[in-house]
Amino acid sequence: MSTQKRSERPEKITTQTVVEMKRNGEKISMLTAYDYTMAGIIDGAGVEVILVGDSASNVMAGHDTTIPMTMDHMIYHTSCVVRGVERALVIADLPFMSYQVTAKEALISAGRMMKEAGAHAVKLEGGKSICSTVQRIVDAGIPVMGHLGLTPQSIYKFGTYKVRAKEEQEADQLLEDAKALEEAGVFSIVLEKIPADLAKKVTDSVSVPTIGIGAGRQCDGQVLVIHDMLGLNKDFSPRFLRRYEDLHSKMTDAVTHYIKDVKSGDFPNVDEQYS
Ligand SMILES: Nc1nc(=O)c2c([nH]1)NC[C@@H]1CN(c3ccc(C(=O)N[C@@H](CCC(=O)O)C(=O)O)cc3)CN21
Ligand SMILES: CC(C)C(=O)C(=O)O
Ligand SMILES: [Mg+2]
Repeated sequence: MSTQKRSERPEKITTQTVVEMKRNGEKISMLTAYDYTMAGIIDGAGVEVILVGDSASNVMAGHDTTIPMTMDHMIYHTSCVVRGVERALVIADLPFMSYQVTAKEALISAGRMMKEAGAHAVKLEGGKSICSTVQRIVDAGIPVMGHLGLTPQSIYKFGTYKVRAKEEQEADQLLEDAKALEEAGVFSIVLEKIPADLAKKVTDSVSVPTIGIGAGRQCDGQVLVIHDMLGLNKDFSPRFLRRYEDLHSKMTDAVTHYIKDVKSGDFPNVDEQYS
């Protein structure tokens, strides 16, 4: 039985809301969603920010990486989520190769996410090299969230999902990237799988909120993939993941029970049929 209450803020969450939350020292909760039903549950529980992650490539489509995700699939998932949400800020990941080639293509992709899917903001991966693109999108009136550290769309460049920016030079670069993103106009930055001390330094150095995943407790907010935190994924167990449920076992038990009842003739009973 869920006893979780909506947080005190009844009104719609905006990008300004999350920036204010950082200023007030109020932590920001963010989770992913990819469909209408899940988005409705997460929004109803009171999460401030819902990310339609390109991790849909993994958890929805069964790919090993986020590379195959397309604009059309992201627009489909985002439109489903938007229909399920009343209050949360809905951010959509721009998928691999929808924003890297030219700023013009990036702006077209971001615009489609707003117009065709109803997203409230977009997220893209990268530091200084993507800042002129970020500026173009923000200038067009579309809020942008940055993403630094472990950037899964660059997995073939790095080769591993190991913790990033452990070396001083890479850490300094990441801090510069965060400042450059703020300068370019992002309203928030995801920090993925970097040392907690570096995440704190970045968080103290920018005025926009940092949202961590595997980046320690000093970030302004936290994000997890919903399937991971509900325990739907048996084969994904990084150190940063806290499982709040074991839905894989619970769902397996429910389905097993159903099979048993069908086979034994227990389901349906007389109350579950029509005369
Ligand atoms: N289900 C899911 N959850 C996520 O958090 C997620 C996705 N998919 N897909 C896109 C990216 C990829 N992410 C990842 C991927 C791997 C690790 C990771 O820690 N992997 C290994 C360690 C690998 C290594 O050390 O080389 C692990 O411990 O599971 C972390 C985040 C985060 N995102
Ligand atoms: C892990 C989060 C930050 C993400 O980018 C995704 O779900 O795609
Ligand atoms: Mg992503």
